[in-house]
Amino acid sequence: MPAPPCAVCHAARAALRRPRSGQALCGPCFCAAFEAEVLHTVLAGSLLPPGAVVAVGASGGKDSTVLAHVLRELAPRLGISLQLVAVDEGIGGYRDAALAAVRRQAARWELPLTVVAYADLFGGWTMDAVARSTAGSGRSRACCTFCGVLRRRALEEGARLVRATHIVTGHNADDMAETVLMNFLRGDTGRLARGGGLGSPGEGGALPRCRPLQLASQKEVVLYAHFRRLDYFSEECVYAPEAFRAHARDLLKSLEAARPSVVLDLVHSAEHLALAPTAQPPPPGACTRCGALASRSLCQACALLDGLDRGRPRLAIGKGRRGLDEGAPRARAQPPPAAVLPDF
Ligand SMILES: Nc1ncnc2c1ncn2[C@@H]1O[C@H](COP(=O)(O)OP(=O)(O)OP(=O)(O)O)[C@@H](O)[C@H]1O
Repeated sequence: MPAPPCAVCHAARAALRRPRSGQALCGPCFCAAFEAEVLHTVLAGSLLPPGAVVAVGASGGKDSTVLAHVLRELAPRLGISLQLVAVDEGIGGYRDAALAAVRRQAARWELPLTVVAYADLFGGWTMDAVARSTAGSGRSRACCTFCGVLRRRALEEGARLVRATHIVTGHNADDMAETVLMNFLRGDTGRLARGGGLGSPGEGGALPRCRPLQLASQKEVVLYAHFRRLDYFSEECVYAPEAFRAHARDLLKSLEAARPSVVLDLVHSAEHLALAPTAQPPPPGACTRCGALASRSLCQACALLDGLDRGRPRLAIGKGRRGLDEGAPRARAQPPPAAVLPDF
């Protein structure tokens, strides 16, 4: 049976059905609709004001590739300028190839690119070194948590280097729903409280961050990349299979089969979640070491690096940070407190 005509232009044959609405569209009309929806997200949420210098977290993967491409299309209408900022986490056999994709994008789209490396920013620590230092202890499963904390800091540093006023990342609706699900499963009320909305306004001197693709489904991101013929890097990080996120992703897929709206429902439920006062995280202050936003005496990145330097990475994040906040270094022989490192 021939494909139906495109529901928008009625001229071309439809090339896809939109996963959520079932609308049959041709490739160009789908791409135009996708871009219009991202524009609406940005304008409705006042995410990127005219004049903003926007640092795009560019990983070379599909999401940030699509984000950079869409924002480049929308930049004249939004009155913003773009800078690509890529973080080299020091993951052998993975990040080099991804960075090559980012370099090709920057050249093709004539966008300035800045690369910042963990090794330069964090006293020589690379993700491979972190993984080695935590291997054999069961803590290597937490690589994604370690990496997420350091990457957030690195992206902030890179954005400041290029004098950006805003940071954007390519998280899509599926990424956000997985995060909400993981936070629920871990009972992490602090993160649930922070997880809603399309971004953070930039408290405590941090640059405002947002996720313009947060309402776009992963399937549509892939379709957009396909119809715009975008060149991106599609391999999974070598440490990702160990992460808890992989379980959340599987669970979400089964839930989606039973209830197709579950991804957006989860994203919206996090936006509207009201926490009891006792469940709310402590008010943010400044890290005593680097001055960044922190809810304890050390920010997450400094706590993590401190733990790694002392050979006690387990103390670094989350429920096991009590010792660090007391300030006094512990003897290595002391047994670590029973703490669980959540991963992103
Ligand atoms: N190495 C990096 N350098 C710069 N930004 C990054 C890097 N890694 C991730 N990001 C930013 O964080 C977002 C989420 O990354 P993550 O790896 O969690 O998800 P993803 O769905 O695989 O994203 P992508 O497809 O863009 O790689 C990315 O879209 C990108 O904007």
